[in-house]
Amino acid sequence: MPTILDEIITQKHREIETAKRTISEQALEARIENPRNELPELRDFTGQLRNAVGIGVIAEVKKASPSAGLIRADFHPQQIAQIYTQFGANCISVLTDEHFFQGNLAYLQQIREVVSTPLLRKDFIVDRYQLLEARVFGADAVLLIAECLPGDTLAMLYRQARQLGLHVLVELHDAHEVNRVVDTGAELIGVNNRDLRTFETRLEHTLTLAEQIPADRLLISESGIRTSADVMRLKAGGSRGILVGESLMRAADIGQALQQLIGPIRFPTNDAAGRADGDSGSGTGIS
Ligand SMILES: O=C(O)c1ccccc1NCC(=O)[C@H](O)[C@H](O)COP(=O)(O)O
Repeated sequence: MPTILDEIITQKHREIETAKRTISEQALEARIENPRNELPELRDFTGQLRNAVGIGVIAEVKKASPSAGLIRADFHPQQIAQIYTQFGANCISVLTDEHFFQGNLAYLQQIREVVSTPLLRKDFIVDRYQLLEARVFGADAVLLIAECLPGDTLAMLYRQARQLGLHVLVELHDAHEVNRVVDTGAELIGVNNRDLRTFETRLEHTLTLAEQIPADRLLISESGIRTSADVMRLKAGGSRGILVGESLMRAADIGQALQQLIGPIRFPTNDAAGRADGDSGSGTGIS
């Protein structure tokens, strides 16, 4: 029986074929290569995480998901991105999948207009065409998921993304994928705590795999992160960054939720309440 991941990948291939008929791969390449087209400059997604205080935070703009259904009805991507930036996110992950996550490629452009925080295109990338789209629509980085990219495809798409200047977060869940992911040379390695086939989420998963990730890479723990105790545990277990979506998107006050999540790690000796990058008080955004 096909898993949700199989369904997503089948749907992706369909969408890519349709998209290619609307704008060809050559047309996207021409936009990237033509110096007069003034594509937005690429921002240092990896550097933001490498140099983060305490732990790097990738905060996700996520309206819905296959595991949770609709997460946030009151969904304003630009406003959410501004709050994430104001309350200390180092990077922002933007779900661009429409069919399963109610995302949109256009959110990248819209968010770029209002924040300078580096952006990740969060999607199920299976074809170079999607990398070209990511670059044209203003992403600084892309996600590559080992379980979606068998054999040499992972390394090939990694190289193609880097040739376009995009930063790459290479993600795995299954322990047997560690070597293939490390061999890509990726500095950013994500361990997804969610089994994308069953939706079960266990933070212990990152802690178990952490020792297999070389020390010169940045381990990013993804999914199911809800409390500052979770973040402290992951940091103590070797994570240099976290990717968080649902727990922030479900919060009545997104800014306050982000502050509570990372405050104790960023400001361990002070009262975390009311402290965030460039901010000294309340007024925590959407509620
Ligand atoms: O979130 C899902 O239900 C899901 C289902 C199938 C494939 C991928 C899925 N999520 C992608 C992610 O891994 C998360 O969006 C990301 O790591 C943030 O996780 P969370 O904080 O639990 O929203």
